[in-house]
Amino acid sequence: MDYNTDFEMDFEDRIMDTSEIPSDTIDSDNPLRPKTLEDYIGQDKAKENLRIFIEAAKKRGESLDHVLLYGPPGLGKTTLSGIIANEMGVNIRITSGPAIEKPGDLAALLTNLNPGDVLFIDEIHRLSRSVEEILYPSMEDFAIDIITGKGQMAASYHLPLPKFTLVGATTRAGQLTAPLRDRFGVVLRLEMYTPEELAQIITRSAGILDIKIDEEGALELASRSRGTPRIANRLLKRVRDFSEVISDGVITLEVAQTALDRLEIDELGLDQNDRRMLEAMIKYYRGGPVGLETLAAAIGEEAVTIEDVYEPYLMQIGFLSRTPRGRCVTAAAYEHLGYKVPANTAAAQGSLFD
Ligand SMILES: Nc1ncnc2c1ncn2[C@@H]1O[C@H](COP(=O)(O)OP(=O)(O)OP(=O)(O)O)[C@@H](O)[C@H]1O
Ligand SMILES: [Mg+2]
Repeated sequence: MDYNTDFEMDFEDRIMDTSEIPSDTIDSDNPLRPKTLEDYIGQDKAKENLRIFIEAAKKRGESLDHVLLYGPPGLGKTTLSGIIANEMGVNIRITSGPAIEKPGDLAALLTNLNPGDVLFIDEIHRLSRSVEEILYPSMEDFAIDIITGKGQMAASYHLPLPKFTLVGATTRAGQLTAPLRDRFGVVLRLEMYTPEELAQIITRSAGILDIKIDEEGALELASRSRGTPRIANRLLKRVRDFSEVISDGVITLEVAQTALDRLEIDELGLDQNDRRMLEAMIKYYRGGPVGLETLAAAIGEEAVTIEDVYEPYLMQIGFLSRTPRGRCVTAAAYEHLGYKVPANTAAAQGSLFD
């Protein structure tokens, strides 16, 4: 199963959603995905390391070591896996943890690879145990042992595999089993992007999509995109609609501000969902600490969505902290939402140390 991204979206979709729309190709229909390291903006540390590993592997005529990419959704893990394959000059096969149901599914994928190919497994933390068990030897020894039949009819086959590169992506490296994590030679963490980097991404995307945007407009969109390219590209397309209707089609600072205000995305990129969560914590739990499951039930959201989608950015901007006893809203978040910080709360205590 392959993925396409945000190129098409419905109006019903949550605009700040970071999830992808599954489809059949990685990017034949997403012109916004950069194809080379050169065009991949930001993530300098990961990029420079990768550049060296790729060059070294190519010089030796070997396949690239297995790579694990981790970080919050929408930061460019899928994009980077495509770039790795492209830079190595090999093919990429794309699948995901939940899509590989049985060991046989993985065996079929592996035996169909050509030497050097990249196998990209998205959401690799969701592989089943039985599948993981045949993944270990294939990563390490490039061979798998398969047992067919039962009892006296049982037979075991030793299948050599081509030397391939596994690229695994996950939003939660902590959930990988240790033996799996240890088999990746290269582990790269993707960071949230700065507004300046996102502005570059937006300007690049605008060029590709033939959207007119000036520097200030791009920076305004960037600073409301939660450090996430997928959101930046999405906001760009939405705001284009406004620019064509309410002005002459150029996204300026003013157009960007008007459009984003109408979309109820505030100056920091928070939307109704973020505000609803923070307000629930403030109103019902005195700003915390509140446990993840309790919070999830209170706002009717999945705990994993809170952890993967809401929290990374709220923690990044210092609005939320995690303590052993639960999540706490910080004084900065109280102020941003227009609440007074009550005395004797976690937020008030935290603010002493700000
Ligand atoms: N460094 C970058 N430079 C330019 N554009 C980028 C960059 N990273 C991501 N993008 C854009 O953002 C979109 C989302 O990226 P991508 O699908 O690779 O995210 P992801 O990290 O795989 O997310 P997920 O974890 O949800 O799978 C892509 O369509 C691409 O256009
Ligand atoms: Mg992806």
